[in-house]
Amino acid sequence: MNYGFIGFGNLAKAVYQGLKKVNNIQFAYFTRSKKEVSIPFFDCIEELVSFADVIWITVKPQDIKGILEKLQPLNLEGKLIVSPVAGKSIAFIENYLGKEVPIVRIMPNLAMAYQKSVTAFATNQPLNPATDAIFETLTRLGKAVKLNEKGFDLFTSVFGSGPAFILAFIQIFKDKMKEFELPGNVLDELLLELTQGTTLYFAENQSSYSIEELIRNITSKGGTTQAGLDHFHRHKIGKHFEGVLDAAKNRSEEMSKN
Ligand SMILES: NC(=O)C1=CN([C@@H]2O[C@H](COP(=O)(O)OP(=O)(O)OC[C@H]3O[C@@H](n4cnc5c(N)ncnc54)[C@H](OP(=O)(O)O)[C@@H]3O)[C@@H](O)[C@H]2O)C=CC1
Ligand SMILES: O=C(O)[C@@H]1CCC=N1
Repeated sequence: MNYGFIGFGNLAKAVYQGLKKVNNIQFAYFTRSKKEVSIPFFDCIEELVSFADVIWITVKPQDIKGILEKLQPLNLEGKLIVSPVAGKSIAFIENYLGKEVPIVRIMPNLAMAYQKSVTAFATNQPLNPATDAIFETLTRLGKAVKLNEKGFDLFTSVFGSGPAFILAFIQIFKDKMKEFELPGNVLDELLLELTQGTTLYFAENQSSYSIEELIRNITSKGGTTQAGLDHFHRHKIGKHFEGVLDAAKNRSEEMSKN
């Protein structure tokens, strides 16, 4: 199976890193400038298309239209398109390429590189074994869920952009720790242990306890955690944070209109 990337930035690199050890997949890419990676580079889209069984459109949303216009006159028989492009529907892609091309729309995150993405999947050909094979491949890269396209905007905000929002929270902890005057990399290591420890605590207990109960286990009556959580609730920080997720979701909706 040949996977050809159109665009080889953050997302394509994560897919490649997550799948490079799989025996029966060969990779190549097409971009405007050659990248530091040891897979074949094509400087012409026709050659990439002729190489690929699966064409990954891994460019930014503002660049997808130009790519689809280039793909439109090419012979796409026997090819399958995968698009992780935020805010661009299957119908948008079909509009350029025609309905008979199998299209898989996904919304992953960069943890694909470590087989830890949470990825949404939708397709125009659910009965085609080739689209099923892509779903199977996505399950190698973390958790994959079949989702109606209507859900993609919210999913993008929580699981696509989510890692950036969680990191932004960790950055607040890091900034707060500055007064210890520890080197940045030491701080990062400590925060990594904190987040890994928290994730493990969640993972080990989530089948038996709710998140509220897990928080309660850390909270002593009249203690430090309670003081922090009281501030959290009094100032509606959860509600404000929800605004971050809503802003990302709204932006995804807006992008679908262009
Ligand atoms: N980054 C993320 O966490 C996630 C991204 N996505 C989606 O994945 C897509 C890619 O994002 P990301 O990888 O971060 O973006 P990047 O900017 O890192 O990569 C985009 C790539 O597209 C190439 N490119 C741009 N225009 C063209 C063109 N006309 N012809 C050929 N190649 C082109 C660029 O290379 P060059 O300039 O050399 O051509 C570059 O390699 C986006 O649509 C995004 O919505 C989805 C989920 C998560
Ligand atoms: O920021 C973006 O639009 C993309 C989609 C999800 C993560 N990155």
